[in-house]
Amino acid sequence: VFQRLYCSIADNCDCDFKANIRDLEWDLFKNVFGQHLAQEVVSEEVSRFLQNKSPDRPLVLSFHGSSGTGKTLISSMVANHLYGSAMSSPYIHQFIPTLHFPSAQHVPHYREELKKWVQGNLTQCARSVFIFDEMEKMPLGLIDVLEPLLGPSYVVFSTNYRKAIYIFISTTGEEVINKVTLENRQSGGEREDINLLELEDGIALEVYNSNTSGFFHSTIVHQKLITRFVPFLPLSRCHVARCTHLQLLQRGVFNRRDVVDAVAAEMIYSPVQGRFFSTTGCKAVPAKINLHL
Ligand SMILES: Nc1ncnc2c1ncn2[C@@H]1O[C@H](COP(=O)(O)OP(=O)(O)OP(=O)(O)O)[C@@H](O)[C@H]1O
Repeated sequence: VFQRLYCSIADNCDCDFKANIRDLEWDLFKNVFGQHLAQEVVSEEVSRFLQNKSPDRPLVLSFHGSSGTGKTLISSMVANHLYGSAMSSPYIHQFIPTLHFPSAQHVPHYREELKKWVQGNLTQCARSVFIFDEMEKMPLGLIDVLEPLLGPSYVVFSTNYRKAIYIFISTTGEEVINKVTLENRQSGGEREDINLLELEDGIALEVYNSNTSGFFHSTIVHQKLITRFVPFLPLSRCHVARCTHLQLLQRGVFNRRDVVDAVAAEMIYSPVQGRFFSTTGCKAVPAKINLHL
C-alpha cells in the first residue's frame, strides 16, 4: 500500500529504477580510458535528462567508433547505474540485428514486432532503456518504425514515451573519427583539443548517407531525433596498457608490469607510418592476458 501510495506521488518507482548519476560519472571517469568526448557527452546528457522530471522527448544517444574502443562498455555502465539489477534488469532491452532481425526479407514483420515490443515495454516501465548494438547490420528501413516514439509529445493511452533512453551502437563514422584523431596526433596536438562539433557533424552525415549505417536516409536522422552522436576515438598504446592494468587488477593480479608491457607490445597498431592506434582497441586484451598468466 505504501509502495503504491509513494508511486502515485513519486515518479520513478514503477520499475526498479535507481539512477545514480554520481556513480555513473565516477565509473566513466575511472574506468574508461582515452574517451574524454564520450565521457563528457554521456554524463552531461544522462544527468540533464534524468534531472528533468518531465522531459519533452526521450534521450537518444548514438555511439560511433572503431571496434574495442568502449561503446558497449559505456552503454553497460549507463544501464548499470540506472537500474539496481544492472544489465539483468527486465527494463533494459538489448537488440542485436544478426540475432533478432537476421533476414532482410522479413522487415515488415520485424517492424510490427519491434514497435509492439517497445510500446509494450514502455507501458510496463516508462524509464526503459533500449540498446541497439551493431546498427551497421540493421536491415534497411527497420529502425524508422521507432520514429514516432523518439519525437516530442508522443503519448498513447496515457503512456509516457518521453522518459525512455535509446542507445544505438555502430562502427559507422569510424573513418571520420579516426582521420580527425590521426591528424590531431600527427600535428602534435593534444587529444583533448579534438573538436566535438566537427566530429558530430561528420558522423551525422556519414550515418545518413551510408547504406550500411542502419540509419540510411532515415527520418530519425533527418528530423534530428538523435540527441547526440557520440564519438569514440581510436585507442593508443598507453590506453591499451591501462586497459590491461585494470583488467589484471579485476582478476586480483598485482604488480605484473611485464604482462602490461607484453600485451601492449603484441597489439597491432595503425597506420603503418607511426603505428599510433590499436586496430582492435582494447578488445583483445583479455585473450592476450590469458596467454601471459
Ligand atoms: N576506452 C576503454 N577504456 C577501458 N576499457 C575499454 C575501453 N575500450 C574497450 N575497453 C575494454 O575492451 C573490451 C571491448 O570493449 P567494448 O565491447 O566496449 O568495445 P566496442 O567499442 O563496443 O567494440 P565493438 O564495436 O567491436 O562491439 C571490453 O572488455 C572493455 O572493457
